Amino acid sequence: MAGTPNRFQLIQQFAVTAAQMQAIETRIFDAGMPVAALMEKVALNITRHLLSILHSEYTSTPVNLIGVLVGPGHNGGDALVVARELLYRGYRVLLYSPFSKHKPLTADHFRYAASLGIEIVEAIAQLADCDLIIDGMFGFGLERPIQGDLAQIVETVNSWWNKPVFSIDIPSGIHTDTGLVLGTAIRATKTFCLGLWKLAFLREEALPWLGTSELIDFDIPVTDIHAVLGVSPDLRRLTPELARSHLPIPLPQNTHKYKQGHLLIIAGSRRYTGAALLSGLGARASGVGMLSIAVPESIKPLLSFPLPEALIIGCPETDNGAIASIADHINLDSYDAIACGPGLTADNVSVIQTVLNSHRPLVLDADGLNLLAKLDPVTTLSNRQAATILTPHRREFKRLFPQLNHESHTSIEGSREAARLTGAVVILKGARTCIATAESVIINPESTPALARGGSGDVLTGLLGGILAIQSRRSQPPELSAQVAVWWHSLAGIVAASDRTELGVDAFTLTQYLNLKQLLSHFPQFTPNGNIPRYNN
Ligand SMILES: NC(=O)C1=CN([C@@H]2O[C@H](COP(=O)(O)OP(=O)(O)OC[C@H]3O[C@@H](n4cnc5c(N)ncnc54)[C@H](O)[C@@H]3O)[C@@H](O)[C@H]2O)[C@H](O)CC1
Ligand SMILES: [K+]
Repeated sequence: MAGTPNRFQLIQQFAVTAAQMQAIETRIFDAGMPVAALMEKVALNITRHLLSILHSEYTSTPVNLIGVLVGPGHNGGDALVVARELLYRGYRVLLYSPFSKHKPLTADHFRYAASLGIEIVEAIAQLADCDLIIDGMFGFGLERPIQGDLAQIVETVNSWWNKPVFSIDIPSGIHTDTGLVLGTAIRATKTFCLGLWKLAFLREEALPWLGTSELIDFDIPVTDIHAVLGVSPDLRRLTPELARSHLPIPLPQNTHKYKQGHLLIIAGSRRYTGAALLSGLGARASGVGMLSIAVPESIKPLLSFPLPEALIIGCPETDNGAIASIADHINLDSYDAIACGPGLTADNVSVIQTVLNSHRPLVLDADGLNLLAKLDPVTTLSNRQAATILTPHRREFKRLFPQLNHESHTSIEGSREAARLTGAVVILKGARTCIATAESVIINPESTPALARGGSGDVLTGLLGGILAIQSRRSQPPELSAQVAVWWHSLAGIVAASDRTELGVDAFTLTQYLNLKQLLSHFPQFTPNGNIPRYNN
């Protein structure tokens, strides 16, 4: 069926620690695959990928002289095989290894490279004229901070700011699991991650060192992956196939607007009218059947024109133009989902208490979260009888859960702990957004700094609320709606940034890129013949 993941798409959902990668590779070796054979296979795949990049992306700045950094372990071994293959294809190659001892297999490759006449230099400075550097110093075997002479070498390579550096498996110096810099690290232009994505690639702290990353498959049997990670790992990467599988299309032929979900957005204030409009536009894009928006009475007229299909409800307001109370005639339990918070202003806790007392799936964002933080989030949410989705960015997250560890590289663990404590779905937004439940975390590996602008969160809240309203009619778990919305929203940002640069994606423009048909057209696996597939439903 269109959209069913092939092997390469399937393995994209996994992310491993160094120990898990080691365990998977041990299974492969124990089953009989010689280490040398695997290294050869991996390095030949790297070479093929590298050559295709040189031929496609480095035509205007030709690469003829390639410097290869060789470490003491098998990362170095990979690099030596790549060096040999580049020599065979006519490149001039220089080898540099600051180590006198190497693992046996790496030492063999080093000896063979020398026997082929590949030049071995004695100092990193001798690579200064290279057109490209390949970083094979450390892979997932990095055990301790890089210091002393080794650190000097890394700093020298990083000082060649206009020279491309391609790292094998992971930039040397980056911790495979935490993504943190151990001492110092290579700032890679591109990283070829080997076999399975390492956890570091899901840590936003590592992004400045990873460069653009590509996964180099080397046919790890899925049975070995499942044997180490489990058949349903509790940490996965959000893939297009996963997100597509949760999209509520095609619709049933005999549906009607009431079956397509009714969302109530509670948002806006005289000070922040735009937030209510942006979340309304996000909800519109979701395909939700009915949309109601509760706003302070005085700003009601501002929303009716741009959102003619929405029912705009005026609420009593405070002197400074915030919602004083939910209008009496609003029955919160008559909606399929509620989204509360954008532009609300955090003056009036009673509004959030009324909303929390409802029995409907609820998205809390922005000032909805800041108001929740004034209550006891853990107790309040644990007692709530319906699904709750929180959408904090890091600062709101810290305000909500001061008891958790908030040092960098803890988003994955922190979001899962918050979900466990509250029973809510926690979307911890950032360059790598985490979608956590008490049982698992899905991380969105794709995003764009173009989304780091006021209002883009309001759009997500509306989009998410709409999907939640549609899917709650289908009894779909709320975390799946969260996955769809996060993927849809970030993809729209990525496409908008590619059309308009990263500076050109204001929140209103973002809403114009939420067209699902256009977004899905970027994935041939979903629309092989350009038509939306029709399934029996
Ligand atoms: N497992 C395999 O056969 C394959 C691995 N692949 C590649 O190999 C690396 C992992 O190899 P490994 O030898 O385990 O680790 P490294 O190459 O990263 O080298 C670590 C090596 O260096 C020593 N060391 C660690 N930290 C430091 C430090 N700060 N200063 C000095 N020395 C340090 C440590 O003792 C080790 O000896 C993997 O990333 C792949 O690139 C193949 O791709 C597949 C087969
Ligand atoms: K490396």
